[in-house]
Amino acid sequence: MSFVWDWFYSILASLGMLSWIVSNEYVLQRERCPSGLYRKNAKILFLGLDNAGKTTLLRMLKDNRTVSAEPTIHPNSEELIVGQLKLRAFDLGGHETARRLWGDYTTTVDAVVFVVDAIDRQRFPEAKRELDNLLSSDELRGIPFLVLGNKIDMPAAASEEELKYALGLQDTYGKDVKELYDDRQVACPIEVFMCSVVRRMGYKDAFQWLSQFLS
Ligand SMILES: Nc1nc2c(ncn2[C@@H]2O[C@H](COP(=O)(O)OP(=O)(O)OP(=O)(O)O)[C@@H](O)[C@H]2O)c(=O)[nH]1
Ligand SMILES: [Mg+2]
Repeated sequence: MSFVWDWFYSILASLGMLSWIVSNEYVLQRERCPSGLYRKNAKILFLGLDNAGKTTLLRMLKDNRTVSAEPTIHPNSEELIVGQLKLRAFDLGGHETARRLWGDYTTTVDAVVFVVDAIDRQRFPEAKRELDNLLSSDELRGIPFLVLGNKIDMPAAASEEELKYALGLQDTYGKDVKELYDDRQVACPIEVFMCSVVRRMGYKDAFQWLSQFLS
């Protein structure tokens, strides 16, 4: 019988239909996969101060390229496939006036990605204030927070320890937030990853960490 299949496939291939069938079957398998592949259409918010790199991250995840982004005034939303996740990401402006819109987007959220410019030490206290506000919001209670310390391609960037300390994500004994969550001293899963979006470094591991809470 196999020669019949070989003959049938060679006809399909010559008509250019084989790749179409294979790719569509692959898509269907991905949608159906019981292991969680593409199962969740999670809603995630990209938040953080202006100039942190949120829109750059969104464009990189969507198109795998950097674009020169203007400061975001109106929220952008994109469907993203990141690793095994299908996400609906909302990139909100971080400028003080744009931050007023954040509250309109915090219902039924599955995760927050909070981006911090790791070079801009002067603004760490402001970033901490905004992060603390979000962490204490009732609507966001219990949902995972991924904190990205961005721009580590720059020599002046803060280290992970410095950033964690500045954001209050380490207790006075140096226990980090993951351990604090395990001890249930903080209310949600939260982890800090250092990255450089423009150099495509660090954020893949970060989304891998996040995926355990979303699939
Ligand atoms: N060196 C460096 N610069 C970066 C990186 N990611 C983003 N930038 C730059 O940081 C600046 C701000 O990036 P945006 O993505 O517009 O920042 P944003 O958080 O969306 O800012 P708002 O829309 O104003 O809230 C841009 O000039 C980016 O090119 C990075 O990994 N390294
Ligand atoms: Mg932006």
